[in-house]
Amino acid sequence: KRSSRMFDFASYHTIDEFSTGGSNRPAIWLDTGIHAREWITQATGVWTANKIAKEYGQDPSVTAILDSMDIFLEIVTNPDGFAFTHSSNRLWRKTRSINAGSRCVGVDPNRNWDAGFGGAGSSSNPCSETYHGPHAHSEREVRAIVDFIRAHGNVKSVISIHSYSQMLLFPYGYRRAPAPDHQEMNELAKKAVSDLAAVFGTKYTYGSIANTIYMAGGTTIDWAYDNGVKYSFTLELRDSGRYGFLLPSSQIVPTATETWPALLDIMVHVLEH
Ligand SMILES: O=C(NO)N[C@H](Cc1ccccc1)C(=O)O
Ligand SMILES: [Zn+2]
Repeated sequence: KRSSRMFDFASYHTIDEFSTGGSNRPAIWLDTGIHAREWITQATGVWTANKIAKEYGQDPSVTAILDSMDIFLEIVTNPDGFAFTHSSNRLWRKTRSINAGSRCVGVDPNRNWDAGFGGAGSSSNPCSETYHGPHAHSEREVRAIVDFIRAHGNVKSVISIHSYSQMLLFPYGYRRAPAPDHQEMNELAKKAVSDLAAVFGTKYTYGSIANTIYMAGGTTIDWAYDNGVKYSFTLELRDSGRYGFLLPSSQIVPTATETWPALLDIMVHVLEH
């Protein structure tokens, strides 16, 4: 089995040589950085991409996962917003789209999805940090993922990574009633946060969005869940408020390292179910 260690970077290769094979395999979607200011998430995404590449052919779970499924990882999911946090406003959250009739810029990409769109926990005010946008999937950053997941047709899990609060969340945000798969997701979340805490003792809470944090209409994982993606989760990474979005870079590797076992628990569960 090939791993990144054995790959001949000095030769030209075909697509088949790069992929572990197959087409339209069951897939896991991971996104980081959909909220621009949550820099720990893009950094964790880069670390996780490297980890997956390194562990293929070494770690039995990673090897089993990639031998039968594909992992799609979008790291800079809100590029215009991310660039803006570097150039102008470190705390920018939204997209950078122009809102007709308003001086205020941007739509909240975690309120723009067609699931409870425009409902409680989202705002119709373009100047709000949780502005849902003029219509569902108005944002190209969101539309691109919607189109990909619909066209792929075999995505089994969506994990949308945010910061901060140290939580593992699952649907629903647009309604308080438990999701049909609440029990299974709750137990998986419990195991995942326990394995995360085992690394450095970082404590996460877990549960449905509405019951754990607040009501929120139009979120990524509610749309995924309502469109057939059973294993849909949001991770809220470090910290719990001391540094918030301005988490020191010294915590990047520790955060990514402790998050890995939780991600692996979810991916293994998807593989086994
Ligand atoms: O902004 C963040 N975290 O960065 N998350 C909060 C809470 C949340 C997370 C997941 C789904 C819905 C709501 C938000 O208002 O979007
Ligand atoms: Zn966020």
